[in-house]
Amino acid sequence: MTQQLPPLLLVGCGQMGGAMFDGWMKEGLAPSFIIDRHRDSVPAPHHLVRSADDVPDDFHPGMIVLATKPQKVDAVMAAIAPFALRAPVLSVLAGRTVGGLTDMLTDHLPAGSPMPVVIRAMPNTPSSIGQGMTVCYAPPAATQAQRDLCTRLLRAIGDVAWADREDQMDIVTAISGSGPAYVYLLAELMEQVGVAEGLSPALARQIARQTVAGAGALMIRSGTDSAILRHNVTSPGGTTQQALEVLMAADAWPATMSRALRAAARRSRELSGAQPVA
Ligand SMILES: NC(=O)c1ccc[n+]([C@@H]2O[C@H](COP(=O)([O-])OP(=O)(O)OC[C@H]3O[C@@H](n4cnc5c(N)ncnc54)[C@H](OP(=O)(O)O)[C@@H]3O)[C@@H](O)[C@H]2O)c1
Ligand code: PRO
Repeated sequence: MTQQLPPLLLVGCGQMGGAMFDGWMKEGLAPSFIIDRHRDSVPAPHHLVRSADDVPDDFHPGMIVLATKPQKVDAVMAAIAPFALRAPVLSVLAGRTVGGLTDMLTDHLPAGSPMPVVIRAMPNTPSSIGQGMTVCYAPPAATQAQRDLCTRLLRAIGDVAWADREDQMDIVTAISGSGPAYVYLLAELMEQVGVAEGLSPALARQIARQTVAGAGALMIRSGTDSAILRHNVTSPGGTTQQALEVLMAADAWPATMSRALRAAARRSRELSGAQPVA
């Protein structure tokens, strides 16, 4: 039998916090406290509270998971700080740096307190079904046991990798954090064209969704390079080649993806708080 995951203090249980929580519950999570003001309930044995101030002082989490919007994290730091002396903080916030978050926590701790340990992670929403991709970054102050705990928690909801440098988290966020949105957009657009070209909405939806899902599953199950899988679909002089000539033109997808991912990475850097955040 696999060991239960340690109790968590999950701060923010919206799209991403909720996706991780769903994944962790399926794997077996020790009784945890979930802070969120929109959820109606959480399944037993977990506890839902509306504010960080409502977490009992004697709760000893194995990990504190920060999953508010980056712009809203300031409001919870005072109440979270005492718990950060008992357990490492795992932040999934886009942009917010280890140094920035550590300073915010330290500001709410008595002088002379030990330095809280903050580890960053960038997960994505397929975590809710155990198919997530999370990249982590830990500062030198984090112990191997703390890194191992992060890996264990995040492996329970998908694949895990570690970045060597914190600045790599910006492009990671652009690729795997935001990436599911690009894939869903592809499905949406294929569906729209299908309908525009005369398919019923139901058929257009079915073929767009199953094509995205099947292509992704084949890529993972076969382990084959995506370029080879693309080549396998492309008959010389056939239909795919015509479409790819449009998509692969230098000013089409190569330029568009580059611009899109760089824009997302730039926003991640802005969200660090180093520059004004809109
Ligand atoms: N969504 C993704 O795909 C994804 C992927 C990777 C990382 N992330 C990161 O995950 C974080 C959360 O994103 P999200 O999309 O999950 O946002 P979200 O859906 O807005 O979830 C955040 C939740 O936290 C609640 N919350 C915030 N401050 C609170 C407080 N002081 N007390 C109680 N509840 C509070 C929010 O309520 P209010 O709305 O009332 O504030 C909301 O329910 C972000 O930092 C983002 O960068 C998201
Ligand atoms: N969702 C968050 C955002 O859009 C971070 C990655 C995915 O900012």
